[in-house]
Amino acid sequence: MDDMEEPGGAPAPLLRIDDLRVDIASRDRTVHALDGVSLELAPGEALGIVGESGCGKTMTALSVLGLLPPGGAVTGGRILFDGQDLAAASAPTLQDVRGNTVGMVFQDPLTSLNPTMTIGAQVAEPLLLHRAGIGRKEAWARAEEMLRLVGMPQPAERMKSYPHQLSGGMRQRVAIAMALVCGPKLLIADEPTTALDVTTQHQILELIDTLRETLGMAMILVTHDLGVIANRVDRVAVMYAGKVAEQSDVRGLFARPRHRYTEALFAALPERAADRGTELHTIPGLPPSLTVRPTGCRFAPRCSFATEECREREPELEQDVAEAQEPGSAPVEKALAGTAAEPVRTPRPCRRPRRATASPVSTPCRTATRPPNRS
Ligand SMILES: Nc1ncnc2c1ncn2[C@@H]1O[C@H](COP(=O)(O)OP(=O)(O)OP(=O)(O)O)[C@@H](O)[C@H]1O
Repeated sequence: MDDMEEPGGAPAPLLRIDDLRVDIASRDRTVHALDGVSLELAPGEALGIVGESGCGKTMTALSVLGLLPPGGAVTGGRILFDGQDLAAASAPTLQDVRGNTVGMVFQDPLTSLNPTMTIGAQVAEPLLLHRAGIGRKEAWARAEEMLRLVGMPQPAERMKSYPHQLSGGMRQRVAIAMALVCGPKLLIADEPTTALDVTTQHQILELIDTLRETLGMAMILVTHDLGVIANRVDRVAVMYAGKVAEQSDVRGLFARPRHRYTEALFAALPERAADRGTELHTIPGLPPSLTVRPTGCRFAPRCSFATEECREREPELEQDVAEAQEPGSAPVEKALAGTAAEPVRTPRPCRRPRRATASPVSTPCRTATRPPNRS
């Protein structure tokens, strides 16, 4: 069987990250920024990566792009994208992928745009770099067309502007145009709206949604805000302390989070507090330092439902999220409005696989359902 083929001959996903480990070493310490991250993305699919600051969302995105910070290195695992392992790829291969088959949009467009180049030259640049034989005139025309597609008013005039002459929202539109001008198979958007005001945030997210559908590309949307991914992605990976705590389709996640960390993130959503007229819940404490690898569930020290079992080993979560998707139900809207995914008050940790002898009162996270022991 071909290495890139799934068992049974099914086509491989567009992106498959297997047990990815990334360390960032400085003079006096090593941060285990990613400690066994596994994710999958089908062609055209949208995956949200959520979690608090410092949990490894950006490092996951940067690993795919081969753009780790100084001292950063992949120490294990694979990043299979479109048939090649980017974790082991050469610098020229990665350069050929970036901006070509993988587009990226970052938080602050000012850092991704060159202040000394016109907008037109910057949007045309990826074409000149990645499309052999394309002339300047054609690249310029396609750049202008791309600016029109991202909703830039008067694109022909704007081609001659410099980044400082545009508003933050317009600069982000330019960054999106640059990311998409080569027609990538995957767009990685890392907190693309964090630096923008609320109205512009909404417009940019809508724009990304529309373009994703029009162009049929896959997307990884990195955000710390569960509210941002609701209704925008197909699946969600919740990251905590360099690991994926829980992965689910978006409806299942909102209707029935399995990990206590996910529940805590929901409880901390401002929309929920506002709807219920209650105070905003916050998660006590801070994520752990990633210089040591703790045993057990990494969230256990901050989880009021944690048991001894949680402290000893990672919870194995139940897989039956599909049951949450009854026809006609609107779990995403309900969760945001605070009528689903309520924090459970009984001392139940995560949703784990149910064992024949398990007591419903003493389960921490929602762990996977195991077949009853018939012996
Ligand atoms: N340049 C760096 N040097 C050393 N450690 C870093 C560097 N950048 C990130 N880290 C560490 O890597 C870990 C993962 O960081 P990462 O930026 O991926 O988190 P994040 O979830 O994207 O957070 P944020 O939402 O704040 O961007 C953190 O412990 C962080 O301190």
